[in-house]
Amino acid sequence: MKTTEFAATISEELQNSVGLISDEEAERLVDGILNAKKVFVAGGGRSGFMAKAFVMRMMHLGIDAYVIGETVTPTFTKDDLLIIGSGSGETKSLVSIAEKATMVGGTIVAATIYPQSTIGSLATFTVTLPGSPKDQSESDYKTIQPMGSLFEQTLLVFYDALILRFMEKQGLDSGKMYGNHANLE
Ligand SMILES: O=C([C@H](O)CO)[C@H](O)[C@H](O)COP(=O)(O)O
Repeated sequence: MKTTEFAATISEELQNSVGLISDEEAERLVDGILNAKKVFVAGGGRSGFMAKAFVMRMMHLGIDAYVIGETVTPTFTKDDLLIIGSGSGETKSLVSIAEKATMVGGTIVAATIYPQSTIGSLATFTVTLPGSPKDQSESDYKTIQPMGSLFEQTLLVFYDALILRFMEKQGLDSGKMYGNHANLE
């Protein structure tokens, strides 16, 4: 198959998975972001790259948002929201973070393929994102892509869609957001 045909198939897979996300779950998360004092996003490996992209856009929106694990990330409190993106819902470091956040008492949201996973069970609520986990032997979900690639793409598109919904609700546009873009780069 040509590279462009692979790209077209990836795009079809992504369209199918995005079409299965619940609007109610997504809207609950948008409201959670609106009501939180600070927003923290966590993810391992490639899911963590998507977290960074999402937090950057939230910063452009003027939201007090942080990536878990960075040197400038402050204290998580009961008034804050933690979003954990994890396909498997079982990544050990993220389970520990979810357990600690549960003890603190803030709101925890798991964006995961498996709401019944350990991280999903610790969360205040979950958003289910269809896909195959990195260990594909544990799933029947069909994808031509290796490991959790489809989940990670779905996660990024979902995060970008949350940004658009937030912009719509707050009457923000790209021009206003660009004023917050880094100028020392
Ligand atoms: O980096 C990853 C890997 O390449 C899978 O495609 C994962 O994003 C990382 O291992 C985190 O896994 P999950 O918590 O299951 O998303």
